[in-house]
Order: sequence, then C-alpha cells, then structure tokens
Amino acid sequence: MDSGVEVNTFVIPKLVVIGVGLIGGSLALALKRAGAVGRVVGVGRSAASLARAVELGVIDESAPLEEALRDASIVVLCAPVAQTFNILHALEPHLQPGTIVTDAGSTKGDVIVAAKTALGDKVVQFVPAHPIAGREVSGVDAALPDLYDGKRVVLCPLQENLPPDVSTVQRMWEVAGAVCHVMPAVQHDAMFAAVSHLPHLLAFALVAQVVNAEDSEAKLAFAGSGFRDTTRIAASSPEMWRDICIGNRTALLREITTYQAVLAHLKTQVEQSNGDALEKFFRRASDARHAWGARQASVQCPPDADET
Ligand SMILES: NC(=O)c1ccc[n+]([C@@H]2O[C@H](COP(=O)([O-])OP(=O)(O)OC[C@H]3O[C@@H](n4cnc5c(N)ncnc54)[C@H](O)[C@@H]3O)[C@@H](O)[C@H]2O)c1
Ligand SMILES: O=C(O)C(=O)C[C@]1(C(=O)O)C=C[C@@H](O)C=C1
Repeated sequence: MDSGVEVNTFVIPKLVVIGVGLIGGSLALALKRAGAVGRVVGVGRSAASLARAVELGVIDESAPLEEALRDASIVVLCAPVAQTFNILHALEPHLQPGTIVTDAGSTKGDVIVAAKTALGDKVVQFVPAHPIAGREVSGVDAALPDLYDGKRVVLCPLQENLPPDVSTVQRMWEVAGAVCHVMPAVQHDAMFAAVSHLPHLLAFALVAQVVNAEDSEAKLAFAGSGFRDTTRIAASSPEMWRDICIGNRTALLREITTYQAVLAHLKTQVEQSNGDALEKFFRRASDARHAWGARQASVQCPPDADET
C-alpha cells in the first residue's frame, strides 16, 4: 500500500492530526482551504477540545488512535515534544506500511531519538519537520488557515526516509502556504536555540522579574510598548516551552552561557558609565536588526504586520 496521496493534484485522502491545537489545527485549516485534504481525523487527550475542533470545522471527526490510523495517508504529530515517545509507541503496532508520519515539534534531536526508539524499523516512515510559524496563544481556537503563508518549514529527513515520502511532506507544507528548507537536526537545534528557545526563556524571565517585584502592580500598569513587544511570547504555553527547553537543553545551555557573558559585559559598561562602548554595542545590534527586518521584507517569508 502507498500513502494514497494524489501527487499531481495533491490531495491527502485521510489526514490524521494528533494534538489538535494551534499548530495542528492551523495545518488542517490550511489544507482544507487549499482543497488538498479528503478527511481530517483528530486524535487528542481532551474530548472537549476535540469536540470544539469539530464544531469549528477544523477536523471532520475525532477517533481513538487505532481507528484513526486505519488507512491513514499522513499522520502529523502536533503535541508538545515530550509526548513524542508515548504517542509513537502507542501508534507503532497500528501503523500501516504506506502511511507517512511526520511532526511539527520545535526541537528535532530529541524527537528523532524518541521516534527511533518508539518506531524501530518503522522509523523509515517518520519524516521530522518544524514549521517556523506560531503565536503566543495556544489551543484549537487560536488556529488560523493562513498561519503558514510565506513562512518557513524546516525538514530534517532521516537517512532511513524514502525520498518520495520526504517530497510528500514537503508538498503538504507547500500546499499549506509554506516554503520548505532541508537541514540536519543538529544544525536545526543549534540555530533555534539561539533565535527561538533562548528568546522565549528570556521573555519568561523578564516578565517574572517584573511580576516578582514588590511594586509589580505599578510597574505593569505603566509598562509601555517596549515591555509589550519584548514579552509577547511570554504568554506562550508553559507546557510546550518546558518540553522545548529540556528537549534542546544542550544547545540551549550553550546559548544561555554566551548570553550571560554578553550581559556581564553590558553590566560592566553600565557600572563604568562607558557610554562609548554601550553606544557602539547598541549601534551594531540596531544596524543588524534593521538589516534583518529589511531582508525579511524582501524574501518570500513576510514579517509580521508590525514589522513592515
Ligand atoms: N506554538 C508555536 O508557536 C509553535 C510553532 C511551531 C511548532 N510548535 C510545536 O507544535 C507542537 C504543538 O504546539 P501548539 O502550539 O499547537 O500547542 P497547543 O497547546 O495549541 O496544542 C497541542 C495539542 O496537543 C494535545 N496533546 C497534548 N498531549 C497529547 C497527547 N499525549 N496525545 C494527543 N494530544 C495531545 C493538547 O491537548 C493540545 O490540543 C509542539 O510540539 C510545539 O513545539 C509550536
Ligand atoms: O510567533 C510566535 O509566537 C513564536 O514564538 C513562533 C515560534 C518562534 O518564532 O520562536 C515559536 C516556536 C516555534 O517552534 C516556531 C516559531
């Protein structure tokens, strides 16, 4: 049996989404928008949120795992990354030969280890992926059909994967509006520790520092757009970020250590009132941030609206 995906018109006869929240729900909506999916079946841990997903038209039905997997074309794991082993372990006995399994997890090294352990030889069917798009709100109510439009998706194919399966996963994301890139998992994890995982950790820390102060109420009442913009992502799912920080801890610890050194350097310049050094440092960062914003605007991946 093959996955049954019609490659010319690209239609996925049966898509199974495990974890129907922001990311899985948005993928289902994007594929429905493109007319690229027959039936979407949701699997989850909360009956209430699955019922809500049906009500919103994000999935067509929910089903227990074993039933959902029957004749599934593509299965997408969209639960927090620490759930990967348990989900794949439960899925393995029911996984049919032609079904392609993929994921949307924010970390890749730990997900791949979990997949190899849980799936054994069937890991050939697992194509790791990560959409670089999201929001600070979670759950199926936050799902959007255009979440992936123009955004990047990183694929970290395994040596074991069959090229047509990798192409099918790539096509799925393209049809959902994204632009795909392939890179090794180690590079992925090092990169996103720097540009996603550390920034989230810092945003949580910044909010915690203000909230823990005795005069936190007053501080929060007067906080302006600077605080708002630097801390938007601190409203993100604590469970998801717990799993990401632990799942990618080696690369994240490297980034934390480097950041501590940068902070120590800045602290010294402030202690010494070294305005020249501070201005030089800020100028480099400011120029780099402007250049990044301009580059983002000129490539296929549009920045968020407030960036333009
Ligand atoms: N939020 C983002 O910005 C973002 C971006 C890219 C990738 N991701 C990744 O996507 C995944 C999902 O994130 P999200 O933002 O959609 O989270 P979410 O909280 O909106 O959705 C996760 C869903 O998974 C369900 N779930 C949890 N454990 C489960 C289990 N054992 N079995 C089945 N369902 C289970 C939850 O009930 C929930 O419905 C995570 O791995 C995350 O790292 C998130
Ligand atoms: O826009 C946001 O809220 C996000 O944090 C999205 C974001 C990120 O850019 O860091 C978060 C986690 C991901 O795995 C991918 C994207």
